[in-house]
Amino acid sequence: LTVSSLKSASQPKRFKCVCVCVCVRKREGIFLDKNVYDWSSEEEEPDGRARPVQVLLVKDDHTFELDEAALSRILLAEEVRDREVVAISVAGAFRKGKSFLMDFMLRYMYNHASEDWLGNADEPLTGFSWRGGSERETTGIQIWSEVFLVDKPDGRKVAVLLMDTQGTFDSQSTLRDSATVFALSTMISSMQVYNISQNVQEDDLQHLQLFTEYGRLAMEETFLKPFQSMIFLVRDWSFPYEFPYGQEGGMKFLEKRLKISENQHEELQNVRKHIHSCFTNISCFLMPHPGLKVATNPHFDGRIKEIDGEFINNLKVLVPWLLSPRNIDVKEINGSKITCRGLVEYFKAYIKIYQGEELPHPKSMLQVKINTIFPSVAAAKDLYNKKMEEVCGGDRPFLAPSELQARHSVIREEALQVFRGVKKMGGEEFSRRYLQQLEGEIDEVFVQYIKHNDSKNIFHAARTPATLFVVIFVMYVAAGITGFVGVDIIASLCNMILGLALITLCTWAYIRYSGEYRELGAVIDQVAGALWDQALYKLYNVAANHRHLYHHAFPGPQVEEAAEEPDKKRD
Ligand SMILES: Nc1nc2c(ncn2[C@@H]2O[C@H](COP(=O)(O)OP(=O)(O)OP(=O)(O)O)[C@@H](O)[C@H]2O)c(=O)[nH]1
Ligand SMILES: [Mg+2]
Repeated sequence: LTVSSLKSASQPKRFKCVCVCVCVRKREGIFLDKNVYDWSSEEEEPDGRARPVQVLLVKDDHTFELDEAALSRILLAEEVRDREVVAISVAGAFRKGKSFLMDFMLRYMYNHASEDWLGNADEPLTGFSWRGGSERETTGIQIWSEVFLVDKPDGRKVAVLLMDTQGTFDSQSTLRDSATVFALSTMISSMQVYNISQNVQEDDLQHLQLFTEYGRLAMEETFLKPFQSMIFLVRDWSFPYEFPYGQEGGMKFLEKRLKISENQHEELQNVRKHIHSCFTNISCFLMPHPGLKVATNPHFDGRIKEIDGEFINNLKVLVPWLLSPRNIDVKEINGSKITCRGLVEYFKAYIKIYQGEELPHPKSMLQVKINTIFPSVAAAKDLYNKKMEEVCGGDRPFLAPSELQARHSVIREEALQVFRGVKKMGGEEFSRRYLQQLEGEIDEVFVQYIKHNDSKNIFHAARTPATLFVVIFVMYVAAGITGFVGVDIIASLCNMILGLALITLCTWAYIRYSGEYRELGAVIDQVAGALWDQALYKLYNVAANHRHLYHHAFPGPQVEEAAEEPDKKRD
């Protein structure tokens, strides 16, 4: 048996086993293991060949179903279940060569031992199903039934899982379908290859933001970045004179694309900040066009000899760069490494969230505002108003200001909780702006409630006439005394103030009665209020001084003072 005769993934497993034992195992890094999985039923897998297995189904009614049995069969096989897992996935728009690329990855995994892992130039490309044409091919999420065991340079043996996904934005899928598949594959994988065509456009970044946000909603909040490696793979790159093909050119290009600068529009900044906040590693690779035969010939079956040399040269760099034992990342969730067994559990938990009604529909950001932000703001304000009405509404009696303040604080927090409690797309930063706005609006409404409550205070209502009466009385007495003493000038000044206060009082009474000239009424209230406050303040000071003098003169009631001391300390 020669290595090349065993390269195809479609070869029976029996032969692969021989290959593994005889020639592959001795070589560095990757090797295949025939017992990596154990088919529980021969009927399900009659010839025992490795193949793509549909683990996530998107049904006709746009619901999702996880094939737990298939997933468990692959990931809970004895050899792999307790191994740390490396999950590599390819996602992106439909018909852009994702499955095609995956099959080269499979070749690498199967033939890593050979010098030329790309194999025979005449060999058709098999593995995950790929084809030409304009209609979508892959649906849901498929994983390769064979999990590869790889020795990392540090001696750890890890399990490598390859995942192919349904392309986004095909004509049969809703936005929710696309978002769910993309989000799930990003959450499950440790390395997500974002397959995009020709350039990194702003809409590619916006979609990435939308999908990762949709993923983040379903995950527990953590201080760590929720996802691991994101590799932007730009296919058909046609500007090598600006940025050369490969990883270095890609990194420089991506750096430029994801740069955040002060004078950028807020929307552009937000997308970039979001992407940086989601992934621990972001990299990029620029791939050349594979040639017209690949893109347009309906009979092309993946033979290397029909693919452009430039593409093949870069493929030889790309695939080892992604999959070499040194470069693969073990899946981590919340900072801890995940085994195949753990991955099954996470897969089950995540899919349950997407099957439920808990998550909002992933809409465009504008619709998000309309559908989730605005209703939750309205609900929060409604709750605040309703509860405050119960506390100090029109038919409620006057409430002590301190009590009002305390009740407001509690109800305000409850209202903000209503806003925070609704799951929203767009991220923390996006909704924080609306939260601040809501806080401001609630505080403004509270000022109105304070005024309303104050107006119910009988002393508050009588403050203006009382002040004016006091002024009139004081001036009357002062005018009388100064006139009697003979200081006529002061007497007439007092009389003038008295007259003025009298006119003001009449005007105020008229305004209150008729409801006209309310602005003037407000000025009179303000002046009278200020006078009242001043007088009260003075009165308080006098009283305080008097109290001091009183205690000074009669030191007897010190018991009272002593009793007050601990209170003061506590304050
Ligand atoms: N232009 C171009 N075409 C490619 C490239 N790689 C593969 N193709 C062709 O693109 C077509 C679609 O390939 P698939 O691998 O089935 O694409 P896919 O993204 O998996 O498509 P879906 O499963 O429908 O999402 C095939 O005809 C491939 O020959 C590439 O780098 N550039
Ligand atoms: Mg495909």
